[in-house]
Amino acid sequence: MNLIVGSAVHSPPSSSSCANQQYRTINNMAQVSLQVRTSLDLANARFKGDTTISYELILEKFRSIEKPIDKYLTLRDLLRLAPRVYYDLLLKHTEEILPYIYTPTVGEACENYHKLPLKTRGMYLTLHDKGNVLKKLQAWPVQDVKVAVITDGERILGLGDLGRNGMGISEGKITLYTAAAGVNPMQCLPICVDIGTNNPAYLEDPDYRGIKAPRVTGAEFDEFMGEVMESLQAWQAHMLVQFEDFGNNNAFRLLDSWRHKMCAFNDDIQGTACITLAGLLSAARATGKPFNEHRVLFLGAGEAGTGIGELIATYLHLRHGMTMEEGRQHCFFMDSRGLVCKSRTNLQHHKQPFAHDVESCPDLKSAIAALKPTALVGVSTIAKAFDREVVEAMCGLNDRPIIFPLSNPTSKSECTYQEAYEWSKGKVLFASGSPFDPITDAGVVHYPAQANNAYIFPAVGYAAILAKSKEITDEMFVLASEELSSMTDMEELEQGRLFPPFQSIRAISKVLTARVAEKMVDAGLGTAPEGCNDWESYVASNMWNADAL
Ligand SMILES: NC(=O)C1=CN([C@@H]2O[C@H](COP(=O)(O)OP(=O)(O)OC[C@H]3O[C@@H](n4cnc5c(N)ncnc54)[C@H](OP(=O)(O)O)[C@@H]3O)[C@@H](O)[C@H]2O)C=CC1
Ligand SMILES: CC(=O)C(=O)O
Ligand SMILES: [Mg+2]
Repeated sequence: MNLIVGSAVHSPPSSSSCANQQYRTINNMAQVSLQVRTSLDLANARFKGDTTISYELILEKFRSIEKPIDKYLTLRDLLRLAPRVYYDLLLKHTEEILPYIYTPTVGEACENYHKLPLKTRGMYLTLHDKGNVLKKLQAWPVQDVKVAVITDGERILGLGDLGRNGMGISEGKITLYTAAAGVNPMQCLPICVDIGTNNPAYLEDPDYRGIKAPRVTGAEFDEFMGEVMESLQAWQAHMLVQFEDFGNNNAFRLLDSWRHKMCAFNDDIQGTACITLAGLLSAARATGKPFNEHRVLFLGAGEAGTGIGELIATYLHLRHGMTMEEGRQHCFFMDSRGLVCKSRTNLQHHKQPFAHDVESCPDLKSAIAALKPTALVGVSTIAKAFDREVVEAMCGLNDRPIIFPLSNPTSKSECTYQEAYEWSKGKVLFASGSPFDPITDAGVVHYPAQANNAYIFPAVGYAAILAKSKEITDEMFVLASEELSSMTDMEELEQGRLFPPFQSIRAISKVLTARVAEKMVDAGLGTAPEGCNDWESYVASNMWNADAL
């Protein structure tokens, strides 16, 4: 195959190229700072009405910065020093900028957060705040907060326990509420809860600024998180809380404790499920096989995996009349110990509903041979786990195999787009968690889909904010999946586009927000705001943009 990989416009970073980089020298820092300053001068002149300074020049400066992490830092400087330029860039060039504020670069930023010259506008809540969390919230300079993204840093992307450095992920996600859905940035609060870390390198690193003690667990964790959640509830009349990148020993329990008491959801469990169901619905259309005849094999049975499995079952229950148990029979899971099946003992709670009555399989290849899946979903954090043999085995079973390596960042992806495309001879229906470049094959461009919860949480979250919804039910996520999937036609599916391009995320979010908010009101969970006669126009006129600054 004679493939051309890459886009002519810009190259999203690959994590391998930024892995193990030495961090910026003083020289390098000065250079980046200079670049920012130049951008600022240009930007300020522009906003003071100097029409000789072009917007393109600012963008050109940004594009000339080589290392992804330096682009990340430059954007952070812009956000702090010239927010209007930052949001202008972000809103006009969302798809290009996204990899530098989000995955994969945010992963590198989090790993090294304590060594980077960063000032956060987020809030740290630490064990030392015990008993005083509400007071701390009430003393915060911004008092009208509509959404908080909160992490304890235990499972940042597929990178493990990054402790207090997890603030970077809350910041990245919160930015997307504004960029993707139009939530006023002043009403968005990133929070990092510091309850210790089990990361041995950080515990010994003199520069690490978090609590240098093992994480608190069990009742102590629940007590502190209970205080945090009750305080947030007491602080604002209505507030959306997004749980992000908690470890799976706490994430499911935390979600179950709070999802019906306030408007709280877990992005890794529910947001990921929503985007993946949307991708699977689109891919199923491309195969021509009805969705209820598909069988999904997951590598990884954690938050993302079993969250997706539950939403698939919910979809099959709501739309195909199956029981939840019958729906779950369409999903099979491999974890680090092999196939999740009935004969396994001591299974974690979230895996138990998927412990089907099948023979155990020690590895992925034997599971593919035994279960004959139509779709393979990677949520394992194991880079390269989908090798040539795995892809070829999927091709042996399916004309159009569905292969979604969803692990983030790029360095953890179960395979690349190029690998899946080549090994499947172009037959694959592909979506990854982090972005890959398009491929040109015989003059035809094929696009990898990015199945990332970033398509979903800003819109579903904004719907909950606008409708002041009491909670976000699974039905809302099913609806959002269907709506998003319906936005691509067969011609786009043939090009590999399982979703519309992220560049049009504001238009996508407008529709998703409107549909979900309307449904929340119909379901009696929320109320239509005053003056809202038509949800789409209401959402459109309530999307914040940089002109507001
Ligand atoms: N694209 C997207 O939008 C999203 C992507 N993700 C990505 O998905 C990945 C997983 O996240 P999450 O589910 O929350 O993490 P969890 O820690 O909850 O789950 C990870 C799972 O992978 C399994 N696993 C680990 N090693 C292996 C192995 N060698 N073979 C098979 N399975 C293995 C673990 O097994 P065991 O249970 O035995 O420990 C566990 O079941 C991350 O990289 C994350 O970035 C997550 C959310 C959204
Ligand atoms: C995308 C995301 O939420 C994750 O990888 O954890
Ligand atoms: Mg996450």
